[in-house]
Amino acid sequence: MTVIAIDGLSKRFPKVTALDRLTVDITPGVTGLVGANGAGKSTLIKILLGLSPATEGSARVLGLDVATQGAAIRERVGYMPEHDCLPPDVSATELVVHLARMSGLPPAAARERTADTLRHVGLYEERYRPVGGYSTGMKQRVKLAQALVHDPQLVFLDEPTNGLDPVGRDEMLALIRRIHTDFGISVLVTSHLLGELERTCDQVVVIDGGKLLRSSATSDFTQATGSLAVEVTDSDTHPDGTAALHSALTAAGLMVQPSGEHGAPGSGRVLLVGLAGEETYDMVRDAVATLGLGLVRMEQRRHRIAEVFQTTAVPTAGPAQKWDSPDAA
Ligand SMILES: Nc1ncnc2c1ncn2[C@@H]1O[C@H](COP(=O)(O)OP(=O)(O)OP(=O)(O)O)[C@@H](O)[C@H]1O
Repeated sequence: MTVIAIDGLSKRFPKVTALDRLTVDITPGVTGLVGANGAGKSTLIKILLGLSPATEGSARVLGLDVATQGAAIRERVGYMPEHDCLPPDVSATELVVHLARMSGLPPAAARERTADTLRHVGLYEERYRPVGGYSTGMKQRVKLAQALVHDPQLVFLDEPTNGLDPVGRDEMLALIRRIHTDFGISVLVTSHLLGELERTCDQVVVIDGGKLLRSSATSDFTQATGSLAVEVTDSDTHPDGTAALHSALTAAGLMVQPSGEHGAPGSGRVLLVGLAGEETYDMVRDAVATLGLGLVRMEQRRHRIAEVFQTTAVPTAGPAQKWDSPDAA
């Protein structure tokens, strides 16, 4: 089943090609559209809403043609724009009720839906305060509420985590996930931070310079590798338990390397052990027991999405840090 079908879509401005023959299908669930600044994400959303014509190619949203059925698409789709666009002197309630009315809801239903939606995004207490006094995180939530208030089948969220601190970002990502799990609404969410999408999205579409780099299920990006990540405690006999285990496993003929070069917090204490089969687990367990160490964890390691791009070195992706996020390591 396809929620959005994009076929050979291009958008050319006089000086720049924002989208270049993009072809991709998006399935129900939460989909991340990721790309660096200027990759073409906002342009794609505007075309999918029927607000901006494509130069060539076609796209269908919920089976509707973006070129000829824009109004019908906007009835069924919610849109959270990227930039701050809220009038400062109205309250969240006034604004969201107004937009609900503009979407066609009768007055009582608009008020009821507004209260429900503001509660869902965590703004119920502050709903009568003027938006101008809100924090960035609260403003993002108002924008999210107005995208949801008319009970859409699909929402487009353009950079919803922009300007948020790490805690605010995590809360927003959890809210986005719940839009799908609690209400069954499909979500297309854009971000230039690859790392945050692997926790939130079922599918990830990566674009660069308006071209498709990759589209796949998040689980395909984060495939299991052929190594076991092992972490142990120290003991009185072995004040550096990690080093002792490293020596013991190497002596037992296993391939072992510290994972410190990946830069994850605490990764200096994690050993990556080449997985030769089920017996590797037994050998690690026995070595840990013989040394008298505590086993903190032993798990098959998964690639993080950002690593896939660093190691496959897609030529057009530019510098690796472009895809990094503060929490992508
Ligand atoms: N109306 C316009 N006229 C001319 N060029 C435009 C217009 N809109 C977008 N562009 C250009 O098209 C390219 C893609 O822009 P777009 O806003 O879609 O990128 P983006 O991936 O959403 O980036 P950002 O996260 O910075 O918004 C950029 O080079 C931008 O300058």
